[in-house]
Amino acid sequence: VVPVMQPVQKEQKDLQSCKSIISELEVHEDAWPFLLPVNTRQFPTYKKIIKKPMDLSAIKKKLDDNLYKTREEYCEDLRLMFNNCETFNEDDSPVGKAGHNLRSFFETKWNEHFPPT
Ligand SMILES: Cn1cc(C(=O)NCCCNC(=O)c2ccc(F)cc2)ccc1=O
Repeated sequence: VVPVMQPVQKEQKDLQSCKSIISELEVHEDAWPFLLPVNTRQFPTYKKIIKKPMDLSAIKKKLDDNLYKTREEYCEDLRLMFNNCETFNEDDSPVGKAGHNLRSFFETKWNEHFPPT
């Protein structure tokens, strides 16, 4: 009989997976545009165009501060980060290409840890 996981264990397993995934993203060669918040002095129009900035350091901090109630909230922030990138950057720009590559890597990892039923 397949044991039913208690909700507490399920949350803990999800948290471990989310931590593991972001650790792999942070060392990916295409992570460089996403490691820190976009520098709004270097890119003065960014705050006007992107209403909700998001980056890997912010997601990592939210994870460590236990601010994600579910793995879906965590996934939403990662997809927000990649969507912001597509909004602000040309697809064939260095940052745009890195964003597409890292998004593809993320979605593959997500499906490995949480196979769609
Ligand atoms: C997501 N996004 C990023 C940029 C962007 O230009 N981002 C920083 C590039 C320069 N920063 C680095 O190269 C770097 C940063 C940290 C690090 F640990 C190693 C290298 C521009 C538009 C945009 O939408």
